[in-house]
Amino acid sequence: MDILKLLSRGTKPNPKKNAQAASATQLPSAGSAPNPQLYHDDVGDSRGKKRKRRGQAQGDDEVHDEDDLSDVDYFAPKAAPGTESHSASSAPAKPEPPKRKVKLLDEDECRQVFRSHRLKLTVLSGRTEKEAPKLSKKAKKDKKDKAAEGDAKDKKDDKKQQFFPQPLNAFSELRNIYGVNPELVDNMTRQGFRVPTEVQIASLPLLLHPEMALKRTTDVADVDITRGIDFLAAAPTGSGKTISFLIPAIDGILRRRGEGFTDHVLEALIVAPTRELASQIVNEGRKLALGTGVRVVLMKKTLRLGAEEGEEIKPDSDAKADSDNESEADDAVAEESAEEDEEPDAEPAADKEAGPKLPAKVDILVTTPKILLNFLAATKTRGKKTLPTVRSLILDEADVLLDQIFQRQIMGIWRACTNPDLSLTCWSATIASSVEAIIEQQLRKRARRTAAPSRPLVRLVVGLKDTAVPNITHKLIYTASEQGKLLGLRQLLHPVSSADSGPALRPPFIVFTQTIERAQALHDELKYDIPLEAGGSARVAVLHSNLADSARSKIMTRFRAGEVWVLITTDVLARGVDFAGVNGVVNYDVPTSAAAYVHRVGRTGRAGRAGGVAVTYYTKDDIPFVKSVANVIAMSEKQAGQKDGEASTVQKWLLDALPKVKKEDKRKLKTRGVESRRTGGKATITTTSAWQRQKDNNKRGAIEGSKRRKKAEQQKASADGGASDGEWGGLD
Ligand SMILES: Nc1ncnc2c1ncn2[C@@H]1O[C@H](COP(=O)(O)OP(=O)(O)OP(=O)(O)O)[C@@H](O)[C@H]1O
Repeated sequence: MDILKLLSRGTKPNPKKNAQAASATQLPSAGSAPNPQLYHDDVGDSRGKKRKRRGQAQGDDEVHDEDDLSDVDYFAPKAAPGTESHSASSAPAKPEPPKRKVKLLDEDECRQVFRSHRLKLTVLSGRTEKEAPKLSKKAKKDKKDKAAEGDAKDKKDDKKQQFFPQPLNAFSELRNIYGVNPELVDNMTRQGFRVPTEVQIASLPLLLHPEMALKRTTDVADVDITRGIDFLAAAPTGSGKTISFLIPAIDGILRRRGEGFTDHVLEALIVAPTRELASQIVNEGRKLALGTGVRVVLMKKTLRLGAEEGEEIKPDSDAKADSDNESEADDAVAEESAEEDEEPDAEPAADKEAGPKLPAKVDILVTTPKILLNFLAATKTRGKKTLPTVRSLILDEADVLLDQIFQRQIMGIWRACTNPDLSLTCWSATIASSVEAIIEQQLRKRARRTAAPSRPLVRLVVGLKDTAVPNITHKLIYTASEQGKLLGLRQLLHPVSSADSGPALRPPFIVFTQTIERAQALHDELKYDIPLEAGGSARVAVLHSNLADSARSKIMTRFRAGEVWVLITTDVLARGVDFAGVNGVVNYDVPTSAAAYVHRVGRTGRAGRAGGVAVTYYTKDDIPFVKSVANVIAMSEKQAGQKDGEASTVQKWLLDALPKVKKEDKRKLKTRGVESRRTGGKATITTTSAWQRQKDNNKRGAIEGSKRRKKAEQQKASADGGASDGEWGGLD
């Protein structure tokens, strides 16, 4: 069977065309897509080589089984539901030996699969220096000329050369080639996952079994993978990154159990920026680990981990330890106040008199940064705790975790993971080169500190290099005033005719605002827009970080259950959160960066679902910043297969005319948003027209002025009177 045919089963050759066709009939809320893959280009035989027929491959040390590859349902449940062993027993499940040997693809076939799915893997660091090949006189001269031209880019590209390991062609290969625990594979297929997504195709073989994945690859002969790899992946929103890091984490634990380690030991640490995302990862992890005995736990204030206590602090060194840890502890306190929930995963709380609590049974811990740092923080008598058993540190939404707000906390956590075999994997839809540089630098520092041999750092980019959300429809709408946005949003909800304002928004959808105040104000404005008979104000909800934890999770549950139709929120829900059936996203306020746009609109069109719509409003205050959003939209449409001349959301003349934003302004925007929307008239959301508000303001001003004048007259009069009778008139 042709490998390209196999991988394209159910895929659409022209995603844009299909997305449009599908959007007419299908919405994300209609259910899962038959194929979650985003790209499948016909690469043909790009290198002019004929692909070898299967079975003709060189030195087959595996027997190829043609049916096996086409049998993607191979792991569908065989026993009737209820008869399977689903108990969460803690008995170690030994990975079964591979049942059938499967042939590995040769390098050329691997290359074709990678290219057709727009997958790019490069070694960022960890190549040993190649011996310089002997050059002829002419070659030497050419090289000199090139260097003189200052062609530094070429040199860099040579160093960061692409490579093409085994792709994951079907989930059945997880067991057959990489020896993944069968229970784990069954748990995955039980969720209806049939075809691996791009990020899964490229990352799972490498992370599960690098030697096997690279067996036929010659491009990385100078890379030592015997100690595994560090990895960073930039893959589109909703493309299944979560299971790409959960499967290797769970499988690694089960492998070591198979080697005789039977206790629950904290081996994997997953850090996510928000509580909503952390608890979603826990849910996903528990579904995958069902029946394997691996415990996936959410970090809570009351949870006691099997951490190593820091060194004892002698009284004279107290002052230093305090000052070292002061700032981190301060940071941690704020989060603690909101983390008052009961702890279902901890061991039963030990009676204080009965002695200290036993550490909870945890194999995989999922946490937000602050709460874990707080646990690790030094006390008056002991230094910081460490987590020496953690062998895998996973940063989900790594770019935001390694950006200003969280960076110091993440470094603290990273340092606490003292195991010399620690592997790092970083995941996001957007990883800037500055973030890559931070990761490289920290890995180098760590290697120096621990004197452990460093591991290669591998980068995966899905979609080649440009950040895009290709499988949804983007709309960029200009309104002359702030009120125009509200009117526009209402029109999207209740279009007069299907043609009057672009796409109608079928609930459920999410509306993003710049600040908490604006989210609340918009909620006040919109909550009566749904008729009482259809559920009324209960259909519209607002979620932001000023709400209590319990309120936040209640709203999440109601939105997931379909009870809430319009969820108004801030960027707190922009990243990672997976609402499979969200039909659309409205950027009521322009996102503060291209990355913020990608993450926000990526809440719709997940796992290849077609028909998602993203509407972004902008006013003249946003114009300086709209270019980066417009660029993402243009790139998304290009990646979706739009041809030159086809109508585009972003007019080229507009894109060309929009000003370039200065770096300084970009930075400000990223941290503060559009300044005028933070305070003053534009911070409020109202339907009152600008003319009416100006009139009201004038009236208010006149009243204030007259009050001031009256007060001044009174003060003058009492001062005159006081002077005449010589008595103190008291405080005014
Ligand atoms: N192979 C697959 N087939 C079908 N659905 C899948 C597959 N893998 C993952 N999914 C589903 O796709 C959805 C999105 O996955 P996930 O949340 O991991 O995306 P993500 O890449 O982490 O997105 P984000 O960048 O927004 O965090 C989830 O509902 C998940 O269950």
